[in-house]
Amino acid sequence: MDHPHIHYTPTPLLLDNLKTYIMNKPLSSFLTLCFLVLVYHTLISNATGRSLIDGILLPTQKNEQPYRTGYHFQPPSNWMNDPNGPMLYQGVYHFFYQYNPYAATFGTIVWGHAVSYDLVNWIHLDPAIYPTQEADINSCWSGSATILPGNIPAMLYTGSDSNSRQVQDLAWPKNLSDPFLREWVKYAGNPIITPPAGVKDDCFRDPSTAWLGPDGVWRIVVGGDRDNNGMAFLYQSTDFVNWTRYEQPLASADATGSWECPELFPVPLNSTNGLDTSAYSGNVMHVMKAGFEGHDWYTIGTYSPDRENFLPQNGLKLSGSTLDLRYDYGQFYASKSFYDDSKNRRVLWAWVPETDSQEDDIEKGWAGLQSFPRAIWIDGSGKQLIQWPVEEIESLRGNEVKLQNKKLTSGTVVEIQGVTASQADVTISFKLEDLKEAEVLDTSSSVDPQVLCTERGASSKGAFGPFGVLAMASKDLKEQTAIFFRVFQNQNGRYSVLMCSDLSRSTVRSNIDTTSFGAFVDIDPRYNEISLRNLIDHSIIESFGAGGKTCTTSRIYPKFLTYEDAHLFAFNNGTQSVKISQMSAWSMKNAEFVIDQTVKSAA
Ligand SMILES: OC[C@H]1O[C@@](CO)(OC[C@@]2(OC[C@@]3(O[C@H]4O[C@H](CO)[C@@H](O)[C@H](O)[C@H]4O)O[C@H](CO)[C@@H](O)[C@@H]3O)O[C@H](CO)[C@@H](O)[C@@H]2O)[C@@H](O)[C@@H]1O
Repeated sequence: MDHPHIHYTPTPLLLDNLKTYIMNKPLSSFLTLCFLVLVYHTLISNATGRSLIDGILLPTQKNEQPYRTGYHFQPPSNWMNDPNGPMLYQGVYHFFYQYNPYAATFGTIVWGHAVSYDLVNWIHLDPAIYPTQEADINSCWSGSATILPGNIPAMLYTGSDSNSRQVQDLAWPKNLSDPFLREWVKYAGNPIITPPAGVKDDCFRDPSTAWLGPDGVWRIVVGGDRDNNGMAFLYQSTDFVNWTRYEQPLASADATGSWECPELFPVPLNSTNGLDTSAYSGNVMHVMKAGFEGHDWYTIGTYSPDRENFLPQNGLKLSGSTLDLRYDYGQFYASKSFYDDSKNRRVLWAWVPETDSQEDDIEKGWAGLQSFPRAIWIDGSGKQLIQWPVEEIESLRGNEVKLQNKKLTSGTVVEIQGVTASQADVTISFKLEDLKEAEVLDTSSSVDPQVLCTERGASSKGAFGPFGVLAMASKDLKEQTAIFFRVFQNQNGRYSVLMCSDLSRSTVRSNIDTTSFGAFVDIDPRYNEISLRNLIDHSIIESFGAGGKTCTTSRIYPKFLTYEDAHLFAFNNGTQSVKISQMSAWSMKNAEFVIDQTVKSAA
């Protein structure tokens, strides 16, 4: 198969700033422009070996591409879905992803590949794994990396074979002394695992990172289902090539449909650190995660390699109906994590799909984003995970705008000026007092937070709340995405905090999915301030409530096209006053996305 053609597209923000500058100051801008062009040309040429002229001529700039991101990972063009095989090898982060190099729609999938030294700035390489064998001739679907003894990365992935059967395949790097691991070799005996009896050929995929038990046996889970009951099939191997299925799946749940991208990994208690997937000791819990019904679900429990079982804590069953733990309550799917031993942390990635139409995607020439990498650890309570953007993101922060002890009385909307509202990192904390006026919510029967957020959006006045931020808002507020909180008390006087992403007014365009998201945040508003962080990046907002206890990721497509027209506000639409105890907002610089000089397809 030929390598796909990759176009170089320069970062949109810089070019647009240049344009505006020239228009406003035509005379004095000439010399500045020459200087900037020279600097930019030198930088880009050095980084990519390609000329800026190529970039200027490409018809992909801002007004035509208002939804491309500044610092969220995306390939230069075409379709991207799941993250695959993230890992650190010889000081280089590797990121692979499901990629259709020929169209902005799902199709024959290859493994796109990019590398980074900091998880922020990326070098695009040629696709690493693409259909060549009968065992993957229809597509190379999702899979995971395992670093074998001797520091040898091995990649397990799903091949869609010549009969569209889902089988598991093995590949490894051709040249271990190349830190970029540009070339990959497949095991000639692929497939190494085929669907078990009773499992449909198209319901068996996505091998996990392997873990090594104390008995020296490797284990993986593979997603699938039997009779629509989702499960994580467990396989064992002593040589990484020959795999035997263990009789019992490691986890399962009724009527969920096929499980996708299952993962099992350890988390140390009372620590923000991560652990290698094979780590196993007394002070460790395990996370079992699977994708189904369009969401990534997880539960925390105890894994025993001796008994070869996983027991969810509190006896909860892993199922969409009985367990409401989700990584993210918005657009966030097919996630994959890896252990970063350079910083002793576990890092999580996920596919953030488009919510516009397929026609829009074809017109844009691309579809799919990745969440910004998140560090992930277990909360002090042991009941849930915490997620937080990796600290390296702070290298992109520009000027900081601060606000302290600002009272927001009922109906206040205050603009946060001085930041690039379309590309920002905003943290804000709210302090509430005298909560006895909080709205009463009957919790005697179960309450669906997403329904609550839909029924009581940002314009629905409560007592304490809605209060929060209006992001990617037009000046006249006709377009706005509200990320907000609302505090309730129940019939027994217990308080609960609801976090919502209200997308109902995120765009005046039609054919966009503007479903709102929401979830409860496990904090007591009597004793805790309520914090919110938003990573805003053109068409994506990643929201982290209460330091990463509750997360919602939204895709937004406002119609206003000039991103200098984007505005950011804090608001309080409750009858009760709230206080912003602290707010910091930063304009975010563009991350660097360059194409490696060796990429054959761009030559
Ligand atoms: O790339 C294959 C790998 O991706 C996974 C997990 O994302 O399987 C995705 C799957 O379908 C992709 C497809 O959309 C459908 O599934 C999505 C997520 O599961 C849903 O969000 C979407 O609503 C579904 O339509 O994406 C295309 C457009 O959205 C659509 O044409 C696809 O069906 O790929 C498999 C083959 O299509 C299908 O069985 C999966 O659901 C992972 O499991 C794969 O390894």
